[in-house]
Amino acid sequence: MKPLIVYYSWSGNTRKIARLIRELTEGEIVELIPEMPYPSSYRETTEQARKEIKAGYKPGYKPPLKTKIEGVEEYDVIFLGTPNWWGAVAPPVATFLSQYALSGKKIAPFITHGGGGKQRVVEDIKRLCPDAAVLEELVVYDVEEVS
Ligand SMILES: Cc1cc2nc3c(=O)[nH]c(=O)nc-3n(C[C@H](O)[C@H](O)[C@H](O)COP(=O)(O)O)c2cc1C
Repeated sequence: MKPLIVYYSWSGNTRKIARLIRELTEGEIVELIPEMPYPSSYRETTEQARKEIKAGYKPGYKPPLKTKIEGVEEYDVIFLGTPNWWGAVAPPVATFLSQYALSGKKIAPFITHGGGGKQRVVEDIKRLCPDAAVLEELVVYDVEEVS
């Protein structure tokens, strides 16, 4: 059974890793697109993300997704990609995790970051899908390792 590859990417690094995983696994790849895209300005995006993350991804702070994924229940393994935002999982990925039934699935996280490493990202993922088995993560530093 081929895996599902689900990711959010604001500036393209996580998308590159997602595409490499697709080449290696021949899985289905889906990019999470929020209904309201984040601003193109880095400063405004960091400000919006800070508020959402600080609020603990509560309703109203968890961006609704334009992306709808059919047949998630058919996959056993989901590669899940997120940038590190403020040490945490990116809010669109938090929306995905709380919107789909992921109980019993294997989640393989891949995380890109700007120097901070994975920080709290894996803990966030585990908290948001407590009934899934979260596998060992892949952590990629954007500047040196994404090319
Ligand atoms: C809103 C925002 C917050 C970020 N916070 C962090 C952080 O706390 N630690 C870190 O190492 N990198 C941080 N970064 C850098 C990104 O994690 C890094 O550039 C990542 O590779 C971007 O992935 P993307 O190109 O798929 O969006 C942040 C970037 C943005 C836009």
